[in-house]
Amino acid sequence: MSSNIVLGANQYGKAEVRLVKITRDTDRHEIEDLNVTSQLRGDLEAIHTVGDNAHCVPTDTQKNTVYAFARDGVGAPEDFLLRLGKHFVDDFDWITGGRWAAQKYTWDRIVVDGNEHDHSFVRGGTETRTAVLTIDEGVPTMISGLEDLAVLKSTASEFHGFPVDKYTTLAETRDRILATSVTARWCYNTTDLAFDDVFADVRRILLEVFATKYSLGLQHSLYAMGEAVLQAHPEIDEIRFSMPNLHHFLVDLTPFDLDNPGEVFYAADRPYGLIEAAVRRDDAPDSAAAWAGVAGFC
Ligand SMILES: O=c1[nH]c(=O)c2[nH]c(=O)[nH]c2[nH]1
Repeated sequence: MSSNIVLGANQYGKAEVRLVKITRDTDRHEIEDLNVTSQLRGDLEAIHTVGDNAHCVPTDTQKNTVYAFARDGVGAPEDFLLRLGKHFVDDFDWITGGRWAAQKYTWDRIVVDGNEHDHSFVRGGTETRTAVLTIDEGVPTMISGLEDLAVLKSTASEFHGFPVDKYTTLAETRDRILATSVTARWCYNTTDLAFDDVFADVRRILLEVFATKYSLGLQHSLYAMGEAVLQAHPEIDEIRFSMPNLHHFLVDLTPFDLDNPGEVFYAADRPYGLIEAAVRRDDAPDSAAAWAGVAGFC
């Protein structure tokens, strides 16, 4: 028995191009801080099989294109990725698609004497905004999201009713801290959107529902957050979450003759529960190919 050996799925490009764009038309500067990845797909066979680089737009060129495009402004990361993707697919006949991804870091203005400073900024925590554009046979699919949005509520969270076997030691609780670091990604059914506005509203909904939904488990909170996003945004077909349950254990203060009515906790860093789920419209078209380019979800 003999088999042919062939090239399988492939893509290539420059990963993690760190881009900082300062807009300085006035004394009040703006900062945009991104990490951009560009990967091309198409007729790339000869590059691999015989070392013919006629179709090999260098990864260095892809990096340069990111910086050159930024000279005209970045804007919503999704719009920047759409510009990049369109450029590579339109300008090189053999490029039929690809994957373009961005993380955007948050900077806030430093406040001096009650006033926001014009050109000094402070990193706004760990949260990053994300976008992944996949173009497949000319069809763009955008998956936006956020990573590491750390949230905590100090009550209005219970966990009970779970099965008990001989290994169960967890006590039921009617009042606990619920803390997580939300990573969420959502898939749009169009790319004709005011991406900044939608992002801000999805983020608002995630925070509001986490805060106000009386939680019977992190899974319960997650689903409510996803459901609310889909109810408010018909342009979103599916939202996926990866949420660690960041456990806070009540410290036993009885050795010190002290009570502890839910006030002093040990914040464990590991292990942590890891809750992952997708919330989707049951009639949405299959977007598995676009999700395949987004790591880290079930
Ligand atoms: O919200 C929770 N979900 C779980 O699945 C779980 N499991 C656990 O031990 N604690 C919790 N909390």
